[in-house]
Amino acid sequence: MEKLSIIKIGGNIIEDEASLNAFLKLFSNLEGKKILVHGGGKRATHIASKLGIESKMVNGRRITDAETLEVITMVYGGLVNKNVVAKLQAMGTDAIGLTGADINSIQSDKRPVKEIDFGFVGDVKKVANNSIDKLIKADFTPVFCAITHDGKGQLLNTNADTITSTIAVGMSELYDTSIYYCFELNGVLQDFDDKDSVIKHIDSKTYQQLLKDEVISDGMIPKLDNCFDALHNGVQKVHIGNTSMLTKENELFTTITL
Ligand SMILES: Nc1ncnc2c1ncn2[C@@H]1O[C@H](COP(=O)(O)OP(=O)(O)OP(=O)(O)O)[C@@H](O)[C@H]1O
Repeated sequence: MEKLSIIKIGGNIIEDEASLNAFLKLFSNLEGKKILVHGGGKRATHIASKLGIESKMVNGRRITDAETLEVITMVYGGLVNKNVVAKLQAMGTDAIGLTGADINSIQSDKRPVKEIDFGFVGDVKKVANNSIDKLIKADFTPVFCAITHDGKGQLLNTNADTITSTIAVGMSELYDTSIYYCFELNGVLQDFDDKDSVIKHIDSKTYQQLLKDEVISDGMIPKLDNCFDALHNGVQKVHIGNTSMLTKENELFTTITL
């Protein structure tokens, strides 16, 4: 099977122009088939506040009312996505920017209201792997933002890590698929105050121990949950680390296996 890399960049990389440019250069030069997924939460919060819209977060997740969805759509699908695509085009990568509505690539269900009403937030239901593959086979590089749709005309805000893992699961039917979650740190850290204390390998058993010992918290818990979901459903390998892990020049990153 041919290899496919699905690479996700976190908000701090997007926020910093120099980091974004450096990353996109690495991404552009990366050999083989690839897909990029980006978030943009910090930028959305910033633009929302300029518009006088307060950002409400619960458990690190954004409450997406109708007004917030408008901001998300403008910022993720417009500003961030199109800037990334334009930069990649300038670097010679034939990128195409997508939401999950484009080519019906990712359909979601609006999250049911339980204790919390998250509003227009989607949980991924279906990834159109064959449609995405048509783009890849035509030598386009898909760049997904964190928006999906319900198939009935409603856009939905969807976690970028989850989009990454579900695209990877869908594409793993067609390719030997690896995920790279890139963020500003070198990997999952044993000691958060020591940025070099990277845990090089995590499996299901060590993950339970890390949870128990409270070594990991916040966004790292759903991120690792996504990693294991992907691995349980056909993805070959998942890596978490700084963008330099893409060239393997920096040995310091975390690899997750079952
Ligand atoms: N042991 C740990 N090692 C590394 N990061 C940890 C650890 N425990 C908690 N974290 C937190 O997890 C965060 C990573 O998850 P988060 O979802 O915020 O990242 P991201 O991919 O940059 O996000 P986004 O897509 O929202 O921009 C880190 O920024 C860090 O604050």
